[in-house]
Amino acid sequence: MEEVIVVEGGERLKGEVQVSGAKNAALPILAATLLAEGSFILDNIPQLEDVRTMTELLSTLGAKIISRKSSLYVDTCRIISHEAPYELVKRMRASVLVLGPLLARFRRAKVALPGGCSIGARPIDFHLEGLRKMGARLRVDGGFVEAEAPRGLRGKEIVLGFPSVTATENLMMAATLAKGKTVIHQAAKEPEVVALGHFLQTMGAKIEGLGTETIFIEGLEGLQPAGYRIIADRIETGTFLMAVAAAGGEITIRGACPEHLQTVINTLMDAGLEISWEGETIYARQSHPLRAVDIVTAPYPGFPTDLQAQFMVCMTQAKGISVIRETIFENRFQHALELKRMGAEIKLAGKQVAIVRGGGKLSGAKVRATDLRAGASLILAGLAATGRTVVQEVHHLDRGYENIVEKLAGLGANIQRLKGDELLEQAFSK
Ligand SMILES: CC(=O)N[C@H]1[C@@H](OP(=O)(O)OP(=O)(O)OC[C@H]2O[C@@H](n3ccc(=O)[nH]c3=O)[C@H](O)[C@@H]2O)O[C@H](CO)[C@@H](O)[C@@H]1O
Ligand SMILES: C=C(OP(=O)(O)O)C(=O)O
Repeated sequence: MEEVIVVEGGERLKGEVQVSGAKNAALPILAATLLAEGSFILDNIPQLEDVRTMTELLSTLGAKIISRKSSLYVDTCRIISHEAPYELVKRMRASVLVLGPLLARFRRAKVALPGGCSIGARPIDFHLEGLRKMGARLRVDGGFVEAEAPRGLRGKEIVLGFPSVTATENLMMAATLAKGKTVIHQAAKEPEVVALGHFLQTMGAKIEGLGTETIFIEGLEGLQPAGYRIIADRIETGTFLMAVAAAGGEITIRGACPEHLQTVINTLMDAGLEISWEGETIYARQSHPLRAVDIVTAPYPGFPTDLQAQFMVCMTQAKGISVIRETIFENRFQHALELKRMGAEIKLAGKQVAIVRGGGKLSGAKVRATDLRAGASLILAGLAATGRTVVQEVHHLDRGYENIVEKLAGLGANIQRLKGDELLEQAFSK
């Protein structure tokens, strides 16, 4: 039976919440364990569906994995397969991150092509062009990309057409075991790319330029297993900041990395959220009405596309008109249509611009999560709305938010997860 998240709006948030490890750092780092033979211990791993899919994929390839609370022990001594099956890739696009490591270490890989997804077409041409440039022979057949490099990969100069996060990660991993030097121009600068680079460095990789647009990698004969603690999830942190901005109240966020959120924090402060931070703790208070602020999503350090939907909800609560421009994905406004069903005044001007007239009241409704962050935005809208919001298709949220219902309930939100039939029972018992 379908599960739903039910939010009774109108509660201000109050209390403390702990941020989990970053999904988008954990996934490439798990893939990178394929680059060396031996045992790895990874800490602060978030318990998410995407992490389970990646560990299932590594197990399919032959890795042994033991999970203990937020730590994962990964043993890559007996990798027996080099194929990422469609069943796993279709569940999670980031499965494509095993392509670079498998090809670099085993000189061959067969990975199902991810295809499009609800937020955009999302091709992987930069990944493939880069690997081809490094000497891989690639063939697309039957929905799979089959890659081989019988004499190993060779270091090259690669210019990405866009600072793609996972293309930078795939190529950086591949380059650590290539012969000679690789230079990645127009590389992604996201903190999760830097975290992967740091993990590779602890494995012995020679990498310079992390966090800049040019990354230099000197290939080595081999790497060693290592331990690593996953960085805080900046998107989860930003989601809590936006929850308090939308619903009002005062919260303390622990275990965060405020340095990774400077653009988001500045934008929210411009909108009137009071924010301060010290070490890994962020304090946020919403006591006055929000002001409308315009945003343009952009690669790091710009405003992250993964927080655009949540920010749109804040702007429905702000005084004035906000223009939201999405530049990363061509179809990432599906939440706007659901928010309109809750009474939000949003006009879409083409596929990449949304104009939000704030200040009106949202009213609870039955809505549908179309992707992970759209799902988060609907929960936030439910917190700010009057009455009951029922969010459907919550499996999207399970991909990337650890215990979001429990965490928001801990902040005083009236929120619960129910099976569809429990909801029906409740409705009739009223
Ligand atoms: C697992 C992970 O880390 N996911 C993140 C990663 O996704 P992901 O790495 O898939 O996103 P990219 O940075 O690659 O995508 C950015 C843009 O480049 C385009 N593109 C990308 C690769 C390519 O070969 N060809 C191409 O045209 C995409 O279609 C998109 O329009 O970065 C996105 C942008 O910050 C985030 O929203 C995702 O949460
Ligand atoms: C788009 C996202 O993830 P993915 O790249 O895994 O689809 C996201 O985390 O918002």
